[in-house]
Amino acid sequence: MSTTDAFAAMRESGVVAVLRGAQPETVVDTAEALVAGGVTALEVTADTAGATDMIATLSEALGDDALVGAGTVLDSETARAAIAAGAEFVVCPSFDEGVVETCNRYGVLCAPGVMTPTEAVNAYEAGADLVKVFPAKTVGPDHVAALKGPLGHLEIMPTGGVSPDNAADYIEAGAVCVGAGSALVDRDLVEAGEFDAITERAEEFRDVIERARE
Ligand SMILES: O=C(O)C(=O)C[C@H](O)[C@H](O)COP(=O)(O)O
Repeated sequence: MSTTDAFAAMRESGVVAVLRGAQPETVVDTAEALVAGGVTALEVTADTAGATDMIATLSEALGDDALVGAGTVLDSETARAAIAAGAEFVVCPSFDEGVVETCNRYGVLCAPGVMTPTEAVNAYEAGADLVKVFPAKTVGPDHVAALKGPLGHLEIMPTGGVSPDNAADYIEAGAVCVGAGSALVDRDLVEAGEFDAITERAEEFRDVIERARE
């Protein structure tokens, strides 16, 4: 998949689900529950044991129904391993030039984590496709709107503390999509096997984002 198509798929989903601490036994049910609720872009964080295997499993299980990527990628070795397992995008909490370079080498979309205008511009100069403002909760939607003032060309995915209560504010501030972990992929629900509740959370996110885009 081209980076343009991956970007379009993230925008279309509106939410990129962050699967942190996923387990091989439940990861497919979790992902299918998200997809059923309209969230069709999801990342498995690389700090989870067996993350690359789960990326491969999800890519196979979901096929064209979803975009599967890797999150919490801190170095180019991890980026390469995730890409080899089938990751179609790479998300990072921080900005590392080597990660962006590796992603571009293999034609995979990269969203480094940034907070300041300087970091955002440096990430774009290095070849980032969009930037993840992280941790979004410490700066809020105003920060996204302020960055978009002089840097209107930036595509921004705020992540960290995003919930159905504030997702619309980020979209209205100019975010292309949001990243959501705990408010969407609630570990208690996963452990209890309550996948329908995850589908409902996904639908809730999708509804507020669609309305904010109207
Ligand atoms: O490291 C990454 O690549 C991340 O995506 C960082 C966090 O896992 C997200 O910020 C999720 O945060 P919550 O939505 O507040 O649970």
